[in-house]
Amino acid sequence: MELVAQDLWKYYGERAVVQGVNLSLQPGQVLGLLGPNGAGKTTTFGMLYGAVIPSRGFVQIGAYNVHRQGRQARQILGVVTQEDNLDPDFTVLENLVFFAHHYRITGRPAQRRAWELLEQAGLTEYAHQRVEVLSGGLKRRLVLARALVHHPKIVFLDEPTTGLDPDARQEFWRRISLLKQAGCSVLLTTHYMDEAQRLSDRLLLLQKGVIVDQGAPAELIQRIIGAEVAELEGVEIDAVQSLAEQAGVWWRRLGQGFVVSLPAQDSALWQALQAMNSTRLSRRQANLEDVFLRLTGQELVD
Ligand SMILES: Nc1ncnc2c1ncn2[C@@H]1O[C@H](COP(=O)(O)OP(=O)(O)OP(=O)(O)O)[C@@H](O)[C@H]1O
Repeated sequence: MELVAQDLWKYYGERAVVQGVNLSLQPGQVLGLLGPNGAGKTTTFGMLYGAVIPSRGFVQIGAYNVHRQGRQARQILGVVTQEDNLDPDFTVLENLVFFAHHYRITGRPAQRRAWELLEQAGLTEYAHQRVEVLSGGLKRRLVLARALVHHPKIVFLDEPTTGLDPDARQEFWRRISLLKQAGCSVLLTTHYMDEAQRLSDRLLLLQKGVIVDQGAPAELIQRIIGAEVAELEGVEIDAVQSLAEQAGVWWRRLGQGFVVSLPAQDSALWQALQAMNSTRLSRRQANLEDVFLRLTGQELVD
């Protein structure tokens, strides 16, 4: 099922926090929405699944307009928001069973589906425990399981791994890959570039409510930065600027020092940087953080 959004705008008062977003999500694709805090990811997301009414524009999922035919559209969508919003009065199993009722799945089919999801999520042993005994990572797994109760074709994940430890994040990533293998499309917001790079087939880079660029992660990095960058500290800005300008490459301030793009074939630039007497010099693969810095002048993780 294809999702298409056309010319989405959202105003809060006079302020346009989302400005003319167009996007499409193809079946089986993972689309990442990447941007710093306040870029408008959650608002865009809300408009896509019907929780936020756009000031202008529309969202179509298959044959349904998300805002005019919300009930039909929601049958196709599973949503994991930033808050856990599990019901603390119920057990792990009950949280799934009662959620299934929203989709008119009741009785034995609801029980069967709940046990199936618990098994897939590795939560069977917690079935009869209250949700508050679960760790943050297990709660996130349960929230994802709950969003899948009605076999949605499109799954929305809003910053799904914020606050999780590295192991729990890896585990969550594995589950997203499994969803994709099972033919689901996934829309993901994140401000973690490793997450975006690893999971997304295509990325939309959002800044101040505007999509500033889009593409496959590797394609964006190669097109906008190149293969590698150098990082250096303890040198004068004028010296870096003149060297980069002579070489015709991109450079920026980064933290205490500078980042300079290193074209694949240009060993002369690297040698010149080595000769600069910096207090620290290293080279590494270019990444999405560099892309964001180049496009927006803004660091992604704040
Ligand atoms: N209900 C609201 N009323 C007024 N302003 C809002 C509302 N919701 C969001 N905003 C503002 O819209 C802007 C975009 O917020 P949004 O939550 O969509 O960004 P985000 O990219 O998801 O950020 P984060 O990564 O921090 O979640 C922010 O400046 C926010 O303060």
